[in-house]
Amino acid sequence: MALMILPFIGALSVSEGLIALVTVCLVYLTLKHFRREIPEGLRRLPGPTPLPIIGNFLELGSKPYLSLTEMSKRFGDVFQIQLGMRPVVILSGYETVKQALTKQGDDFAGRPDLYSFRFINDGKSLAFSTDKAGVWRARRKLAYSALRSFSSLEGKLPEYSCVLEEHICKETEHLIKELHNVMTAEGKFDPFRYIVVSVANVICGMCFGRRYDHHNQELLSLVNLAEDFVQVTGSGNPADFIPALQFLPNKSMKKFVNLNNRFNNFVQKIVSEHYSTFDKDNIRDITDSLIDHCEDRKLDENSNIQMSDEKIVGIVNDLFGAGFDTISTALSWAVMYLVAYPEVEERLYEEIKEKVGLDRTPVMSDRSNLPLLESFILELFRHSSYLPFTIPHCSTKDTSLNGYFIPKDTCVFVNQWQINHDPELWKDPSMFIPDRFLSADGTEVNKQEGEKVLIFGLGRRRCIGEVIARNEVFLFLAIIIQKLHFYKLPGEPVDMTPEYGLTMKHKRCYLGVAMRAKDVQ
Ligand code: HEM
Repeated sequence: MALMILPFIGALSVSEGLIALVTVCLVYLTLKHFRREIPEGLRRLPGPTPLPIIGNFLELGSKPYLSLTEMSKRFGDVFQIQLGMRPVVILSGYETVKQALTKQGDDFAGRPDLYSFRFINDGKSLAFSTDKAGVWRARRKLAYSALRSFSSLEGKLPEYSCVLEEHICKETEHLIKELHNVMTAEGKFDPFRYIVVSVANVICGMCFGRRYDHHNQELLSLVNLAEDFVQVTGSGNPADFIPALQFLPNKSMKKFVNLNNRFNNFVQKIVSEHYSTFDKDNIRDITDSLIDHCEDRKLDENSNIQMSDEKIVGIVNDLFGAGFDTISTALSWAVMYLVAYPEVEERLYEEIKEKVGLDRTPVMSDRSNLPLLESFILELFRHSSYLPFTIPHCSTKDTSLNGYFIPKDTCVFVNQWQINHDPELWKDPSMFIPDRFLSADGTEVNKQEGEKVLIFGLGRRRCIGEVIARNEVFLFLAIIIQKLHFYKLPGEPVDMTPEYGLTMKHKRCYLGVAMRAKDVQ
């Protein structure tokens, strides 16, 4: 972290540096002097002592979810760190997080005004903006109902139960062909490179009614930008907390602004095409349905919430963005775990062979019949915890938690990684054991255990794509495990170390894949 901050300081002249330093120290001391009184009966939040200017940044290190988990052992489930000028409350422990996000959900449902968030979807993001509660709720409701109705819509072909199933089955077919071609040509493949296009096509189908070829350069360059996006949006980005850094040359922020512009332009172009071909009697996809809402102003008959068309149609930007990176990262991790644990891969294949057979492709309704696969997915979410923190929250009023006072507008990080690795909740938390979620006779998933895995957040801000995501991860995996066998290549390291960000990726690598016997003609 020091290395990230020092180059910015080095860019100043000596006198500018001194003035900046004295100003920041004065502001720091003034803030310290006027820090809020604690209401009677409540306690001041514990936490590590901050340094002037940078606060506790150095202690976060390159893996904040680990350092904050360590700190929670010293300070408890609710403690405070100082990031630059800003106090940040860290929540750990399943019961504490549940209390804050569900039982006191309204108190913690806000988003902080972070510098980087202002560039996402032009500052109009549903997930990242500081929309007032009424506007955020109305947009969330609209997004949720559009997503639900377009995923459960009847498919064009009778063999599919819904449009989501149809998109996934078709995309896995394309994916399998692509993997076969690349293996024949190169003898290896990069899992993320291919999975991300397939997953992007599923959400593109629902949002925009179109799909892209695996070699479409426009889509490829866009989805590959996701890595730069998640690095800046990971909790603890220095430019969000040390205002001086916003005015100094900052390569990663420049890249971030640029990628958001490209992403917005990509979506805007498609939205404009939708406006010009819009037909009220033929609502083709989510974009059309949002345009229709604007036309009718039928957002919510009982409310007077006024919103620009941009804010309504802009929802599609959030759905597309959230819908491809999160799921492709899950599937890419899944393939890594299959390769790292070949005996689990074989058991999963045997389960599918026995319960579904090899003569038909798995479908969504097979989900309840494949408990080992369901447990594998839960363990993959738990063990990788690839969304180590939720998106940062913010207190919407003065409140308290576990007896500690938390003032209004305090930024809050929720450490999902800590909960998923808490030895109080999990036996051998660092081991990858899918069977931990199976009933004693192995025929059912233990639902109570499954609910302890935290990856979609909880309460008011809980992910609105959760149902779709769980179905999509299940069906993609069931189909590819039935048809493909993944393996490590000699001399190609399989490095499972996560790279920190909003969603944590594994290092890009090459693997081998072969068709299962029945599909080899
Ligand atoms: C495995 C896949 C996914 C995971 C792990 C995931 C996880 C999350 C998490 C942790 C949050 C933040 C919760 C919080 O701040 O407390 C979130 C929010 C959100 N997710 Fe997902 N998500 C996934 C898939 C999706 C999909 C497929 C969509 C939509 C197509 C989606 C749309 C959203 C939206 C719009 C929000 C913002 C909600 C709000 O701020 O009110 N997500 N998700």
